[in-house]
Amino acid sequence: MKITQEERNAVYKTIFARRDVRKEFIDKPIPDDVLERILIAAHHAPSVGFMQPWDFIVVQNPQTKRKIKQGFLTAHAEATNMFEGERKEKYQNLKLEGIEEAPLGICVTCDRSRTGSAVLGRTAKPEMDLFSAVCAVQNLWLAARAENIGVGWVSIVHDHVIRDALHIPESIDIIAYLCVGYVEHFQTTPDLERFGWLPRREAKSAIHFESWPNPINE
Ligand SMILES: Cc1cc2c(cc1C)N(C[C@H](O)[C@H](O)[C@H](O)COP(=O)(O)O)c1[nH]c(=O)[nH]c(=O)c1N2
Repeated sequence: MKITQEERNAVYKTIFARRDVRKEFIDKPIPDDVLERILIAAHHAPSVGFMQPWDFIVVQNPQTKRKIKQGFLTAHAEATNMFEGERKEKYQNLKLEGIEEAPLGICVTCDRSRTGSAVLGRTAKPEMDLFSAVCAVQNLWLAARAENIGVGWVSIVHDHVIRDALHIPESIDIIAYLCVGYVEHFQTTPDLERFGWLPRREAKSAIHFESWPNPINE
């Protein structure tokens, strides 16, 4: 099967138009069939040894979201003290989650023992199963964008909060908590760039040939 020029354009358009969404969520339900398409796209991510270590927990209950929001507030307050001066003030003013505004939360987990202890491809690099679950997050993020649905990743929450709220056993790793919903509009520039936290690096400064960039050879 060949990808046509039009389809290729749509893929690149989706990649470049994807944003981390925190405050633009609107109160419009996601139809079941749309949610299913996004989750099935996530489930078709690559995975080490084809172990498919992920699960997706869909969260709608406002009380559950409230617990996770409380966890965010705690972790956010701790984080504030890790920055200093102007940076600290800037950090405090950033909106870094949409846990209660988003109609859905989706928690992505990783069962590291899903297919036994020896996993093809994980033998020399044990973290490969965690990375596989992150690939599922990215598929979800892009599929959602193609459906004009926003996703925001919230990692400023301690695992134990999410574990308690969603009854996740200790044997399962928590990869991501995602806020998911339709949006007013998608920003064209990442919020962290718009609000002066960090700029986007030039793509060419991240791309190298043959070796790690050695300043002597540059
Ligand atoms: C692993 C991981 C974890 C987080 C994020 C991303 C990833 C990959 N991002 C989103 C992040 O800030 C965002 O992707 C970048 O700022 C780039 O913006 P766009 O995603 O291109 O809009 C994120 N954003 C936020 O507001 N709160 C958060 O806790 C996190 N955590």
